[in-house]
Amino acid sequence: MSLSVSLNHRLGAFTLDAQFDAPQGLTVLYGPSGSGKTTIINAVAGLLRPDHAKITVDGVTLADTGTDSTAQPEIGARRTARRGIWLPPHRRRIGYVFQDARLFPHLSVRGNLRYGAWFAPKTAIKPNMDEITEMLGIGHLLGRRPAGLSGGERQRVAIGRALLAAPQMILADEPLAALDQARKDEILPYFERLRDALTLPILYVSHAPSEVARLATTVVALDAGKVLRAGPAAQVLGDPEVTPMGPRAAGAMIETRIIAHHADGLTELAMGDLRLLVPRAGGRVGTPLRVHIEAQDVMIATRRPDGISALNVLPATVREIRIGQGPGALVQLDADGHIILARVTRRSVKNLGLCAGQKVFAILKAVSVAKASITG
Ligand SMILES: Nc1ncnc2c1ncn2[C@@H]1O[C@H](COP(=O)(O)OP(=O)(O)OP(=O)(O)O)[C@@H](O)[C@H]1O
Repeated sequence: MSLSVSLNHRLGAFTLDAQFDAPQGLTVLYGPSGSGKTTIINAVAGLLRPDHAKITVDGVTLADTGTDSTAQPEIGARRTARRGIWLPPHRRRIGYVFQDARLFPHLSVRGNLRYGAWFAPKTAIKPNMDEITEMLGIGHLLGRRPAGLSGGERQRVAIGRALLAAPQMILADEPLAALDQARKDEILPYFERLRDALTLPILYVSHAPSEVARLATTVVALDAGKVLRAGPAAQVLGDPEVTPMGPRAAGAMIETRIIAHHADGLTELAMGDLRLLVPRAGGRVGTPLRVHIEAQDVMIATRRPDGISALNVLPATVREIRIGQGPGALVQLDADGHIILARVTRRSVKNLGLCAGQKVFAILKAVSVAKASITG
């Protein structure tokens, strides 16, 4: 299943003009505050009627304000001469995951899940309650009331309730924003499972780079109501134009595979022909592993360094350099087809004479490549 979105809308001084596709997997809407992420989610959900909209899921039209004749509307869509096709929110079959879980306090977890299942259309293939409770690890909580759950458990039940309504897409608007880091770490693996197990598109709003790098299959980078870049996560996140320049903000995402666990506590990963050493990662040899390398953790050398503690020295080619307003610069490197970003000073760019096409070495400390997640 895939979601196709084309929107045009004015809100006071703000203009949204965004077109993108969200294929199967998890598509992150990524951008600074006020860039239009929530406006897009609301338009897709049908809570906001844009001036112009064309939204389709798997070829079925949910909204098409530009036509009243050709497109095939979903059952229940209203056709009007003025608005074209506009399916009301309750007919869009959306599983909505909010920042707060919004469970019914007087119902048990089982009752909340059944409430979700009640919304599944009669014609839809009914999701299996046992499979969903198993996937979300909430089987042992079924008899409890929401007041007796942790924040992370509540959010997992809310996800289960959304899935049991047999949605054709999931919308998640900063679902982890209200949780502390420990609860975020608890929930993230469940979103990874959803991403890998479901065939429906998940549209997920976030402005946390590490969350984006960990979860996204596709990234739609937004700025001031426009799509700056959209495409596979590694490509978009490795683009210096997209990545914010600030410290601890930038970072590339790399798909690797575990090839060995060493006795000294390190795990060896393959990224193409290159090797990467990281602190012990869970998962058997052969398991795919996605790693997030923050730009400020990467150094650049023009010659292979000698006598250095950093364990990862990767031959790379400079693809692009973005000079910031301040003292910083972002350098995009290609290491055997993998994109890595390095945040260095403008002075270093000058001192090393860095330019596009130059052969260099990217240096990474093993301990800095710690934010890894198993993806398969
Ligand atoms: N009712 C409104 N009237 C006028 N402007 C509005 C209205 N609602 C939203 N806006 C403006 O539209 C822009 C986009 O808002 P939106 O909430 O979609 O951004 P966002 O990317 O989700 O931001 P955040 O990350 O802070 O939630 C903002 O500049 C906002 O001020």
